[in-house]
Amino acid sequence: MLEVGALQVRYGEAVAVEHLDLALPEGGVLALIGANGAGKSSTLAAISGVVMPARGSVRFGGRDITRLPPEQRSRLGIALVPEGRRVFAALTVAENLTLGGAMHLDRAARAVRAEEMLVLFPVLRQFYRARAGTLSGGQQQMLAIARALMARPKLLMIDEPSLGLAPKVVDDVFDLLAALKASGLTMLLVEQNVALALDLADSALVLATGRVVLAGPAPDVAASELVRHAYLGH
Ligand SMILES: Nc1ncnc2c1ncn2[C@@H]1O[C@H](COP(=O)(O)OP(=O)(O)OP(=O)(O)O)[C@@H](O)[C@H]1O
Repeated sequence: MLEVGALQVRYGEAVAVEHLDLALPEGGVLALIGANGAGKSSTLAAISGVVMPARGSVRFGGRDITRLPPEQRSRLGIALVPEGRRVFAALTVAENLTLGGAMHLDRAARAVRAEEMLVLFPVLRQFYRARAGTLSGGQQQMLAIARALMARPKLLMIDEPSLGLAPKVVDDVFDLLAALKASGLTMLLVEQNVALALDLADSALVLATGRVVLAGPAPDVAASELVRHAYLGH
């Protein structure tokens, strides 16, 4: 479904990602792990189209999308839940969901999809008319994911879903991600909580200063010396 080849992302002279290859089959979950500044968010930005790569290619569903603007990628079925959630705090939960489907669905389809989201995320029904800014961090994370799902994406990319959340809430978010995986959704996950990320994912890439230093099936990556020492504290 997604194929990234020899990706380079630069910010002026600074190289954030160098020669990155990744492949993600339909229904697969890939975890991108690595320290702060390793290039994980820049990789997601190049796939969503927010940043144009300096080199390399991005293919989605067999089509070269390297130069497509973000809104066209979104129409093709790529959704990004950005780091820090970025829900519209002054708008209600209902309005946030409506905006998530605004580009892709007509009014009737949006209502159907919003109802599906409320079944998947019961906590959002409880706060449906509340302003998103009044929700807890975990509830806002759920809303950010639900908003992205409104568009019925084929690929969901999520940047640091556990950031700033209490452990119990992190478990709830990962239970939800596991349910999405079980439903067949293809996901690309950036996550500092490496144990949880590798537990959920089928495969993983470890990035260090913009380069892939390890790639493979998630259990192999979890068992590697590098990950056991640097990320899992063994
Ligand atoms: N807009 C930008 N302008 C200049 N440099 C940037 C920009 N965004 C990121 N960088 C730099 O690119 C490198 C990779 O950053 P990136 O955010 O992709 O890493 P990351 O692995 O996602 O880290 P984090 O977990 O801290 O977000 C870092 O050195 C960062 O300082």
